[in-house]
Amino acid sequence: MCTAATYTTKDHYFGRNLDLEFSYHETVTVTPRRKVLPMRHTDALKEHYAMIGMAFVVEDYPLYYDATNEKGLSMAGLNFPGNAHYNAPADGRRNLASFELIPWILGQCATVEQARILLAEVNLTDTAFSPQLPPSPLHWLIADQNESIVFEQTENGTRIFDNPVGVMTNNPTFDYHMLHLQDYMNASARLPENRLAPGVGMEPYSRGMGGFGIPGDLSSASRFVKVAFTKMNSLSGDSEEESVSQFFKILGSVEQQKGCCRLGTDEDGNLLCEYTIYSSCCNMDRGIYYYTTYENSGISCVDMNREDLDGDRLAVYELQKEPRICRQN
Ligand SMILES: C[C@H](CCC(=O)NCCS(=O)(=O)O)[C@H]1CC[C@H]2[C@@H]3[C@H](O)C[C@@H]4C[C@H](O)CC[C@]4(C)[C@H]3C[C@H](O)[C@]12C
Repeated sequence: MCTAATYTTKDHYFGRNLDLEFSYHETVTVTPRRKVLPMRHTDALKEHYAMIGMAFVVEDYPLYYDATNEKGLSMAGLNFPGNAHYNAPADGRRNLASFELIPWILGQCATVEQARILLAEVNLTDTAFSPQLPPSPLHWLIADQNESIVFEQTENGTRIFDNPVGVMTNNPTFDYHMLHLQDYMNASARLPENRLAPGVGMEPYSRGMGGFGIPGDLSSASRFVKVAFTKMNSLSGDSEEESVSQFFKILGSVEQQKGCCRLGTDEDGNLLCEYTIYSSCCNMDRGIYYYTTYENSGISCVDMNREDLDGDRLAVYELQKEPRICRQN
């Protein structure tokens, strides 16, 4: 499972939890403007917006999981198994392999409005990056500083949804999540009032009872509700430190601890558990990508503007996974 979110204080933030039972060799990767991005079915992007994000770099190609470009436009791919449907290349459409969608959109669009226009012509193909890396079934949260949308391609074709809550999880489709959210619209961050039995002396016996009913399990539909509640009620100072810290708290409300989502065993009998491999928070206005890993909850960051953004080579930063504990005596 995965969860992605946006958050606004003085600046704008975009990030995600990446939940999986194993890790590829992902790295924080900056793609500068002149790094040629070949496309399987359409023209290569030779000059494009620079971008920063988490990617598995294979054969010098950035396979982005999530990224933000120099204008602030941001995207995250989230698992959508059983629903994502990729086609053969089709005449008259913009045929893109699913792994090309993030660099293709972020390379060319400054805003969601511009992305909507390009997305309208897209046909995601079932093209594999390589035999070892077949297409992943995904849907995408796309956001700029002003709005969020979700892009899905199912058997019924492509759909672009307005996303007024600015959060996203996994299955099922986005319209289900928004309908399901309505079940919880009575939940509140305030203390509840007794509307059940007027005149009967009932007082809340615990703080937090206004949110009674908000689910706490790790299913995709439940995480959508939980992270929407947390994000929409979130308050923080607007300094960079307070904003980034609050963003990680929002993602923390739906993080996955090892052992709580068990998937069976591998062929050697080892227990497989899904857990939050990393959490990210990118300042969309300043191109600074902050992250934590499961092992190291201290925040690390890479600033895209410290790289040569006019260059033609990827800048790749290994994740800082060593736990850091501040000893005080
Ligand atoms: C699995 C990741 C999404 C996290 C998630 O939603 N997990 C939930 C799993 S489940 O629903 O509970 O089964 C997705 C997000 C981005 C994906 C990666 C990116 O799309 C980049 C490449 C694309 C290649 O085609 C496959 C490998 C890959 C490196 C992908 C592997 C994997 O599918 C990733 C890492």
